[in-house]
Amino acid sequence: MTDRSPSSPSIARGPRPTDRARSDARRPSRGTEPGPSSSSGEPDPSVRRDAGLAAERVSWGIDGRLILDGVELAAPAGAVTGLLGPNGSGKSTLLRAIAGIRPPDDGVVVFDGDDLLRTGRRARARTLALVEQDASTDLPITVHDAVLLGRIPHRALLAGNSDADRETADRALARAGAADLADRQIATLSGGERQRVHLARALAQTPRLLLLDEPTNHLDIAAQLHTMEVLRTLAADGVTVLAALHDLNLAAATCDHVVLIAEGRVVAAGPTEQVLVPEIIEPAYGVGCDVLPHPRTGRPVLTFSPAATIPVA
Ligand SMILES: Nc1ncnc2c1ncn2[C@@H]1O[C@H](COP(=O)(O)OP(=O)(O)OP(=O)(O)O)[C@@H](O)[C@H]1O
Repeated sequence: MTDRSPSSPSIARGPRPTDRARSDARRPSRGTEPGPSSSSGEPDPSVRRDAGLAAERVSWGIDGRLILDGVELAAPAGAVTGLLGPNGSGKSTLLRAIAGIRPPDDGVVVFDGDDLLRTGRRARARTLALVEQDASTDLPITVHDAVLLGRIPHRALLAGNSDADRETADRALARAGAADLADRQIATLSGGERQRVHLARALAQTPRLLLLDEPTNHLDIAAQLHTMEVLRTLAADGVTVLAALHDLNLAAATCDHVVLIAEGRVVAAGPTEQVLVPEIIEPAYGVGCDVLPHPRTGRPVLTFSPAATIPVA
């Protein structure tokens, strides 16, 4: 597996404003200078713009509130990168910004050397797929037809589905563990079943960049592990995978790298075992944290406790 990440985590420190006027966030418009710098302002020489994903100085605000504040993020090709952070830290907003669904007010998103935000919608849809959190599934169509929607960016305008499109959809359904749902009406599915179908739709899109927002939050443990294994297989095939995750132990077990954000800024990024350490996790989440090696794999296992002792009455 290709590893182009920093060998040690970059950690941003120091106070920062949380509610800054949107206009204050305005920085020079998308530049062409090479390579992003880290959130602490230090250049990150390991970040490559020609392979994988690099977000540079990405900012987005609304109602005078800065939600993303100059995010610098790298997700190497051929790896699974976990996007971590507490509730409301900006993970979904960042994924939508990268996908161009909610374009940032400022910053650049580069994928395999191309400026994604300046790429046309159709070409972008051939490049990347986004699996959104709790995406709506009220369409009166079958699961198979819903997954076939993932082929639209690859078809000629006004062309119907080809046999190859149907085969791609079948393979995507099987890979996502949803083949048995193919003939079901999508609106009748359970939360976990829908989540697998959304993954299948994204796989049918055959993206080179796969963005996922909490892809396991409705899944039982076996399905969670299956989904993460699918992501690892895709990465091994060269796909760049960036997944927002709440389960730090799932991230610890399966991600090559993690990026931790808080209040719209990257606070730490690097190899998973170097970021998922108590001195980084405790202040970010406001909890006590212990990290042990997994008895079989040696990967980190995290346990948590309330930050402050609750006084006994
Ligand atoms: N359209 C909007 N209008 C106002 N506030 C918004 C909007 N979109 C996002 N926000 C705010 O931006 C912040 C970041 O939201 P976001 O959904 O990106 O966080 P998140 O890290 O994905 O959270 P969670 O882990 O709870 O899913 C939140 O405080 C949210 O309320």
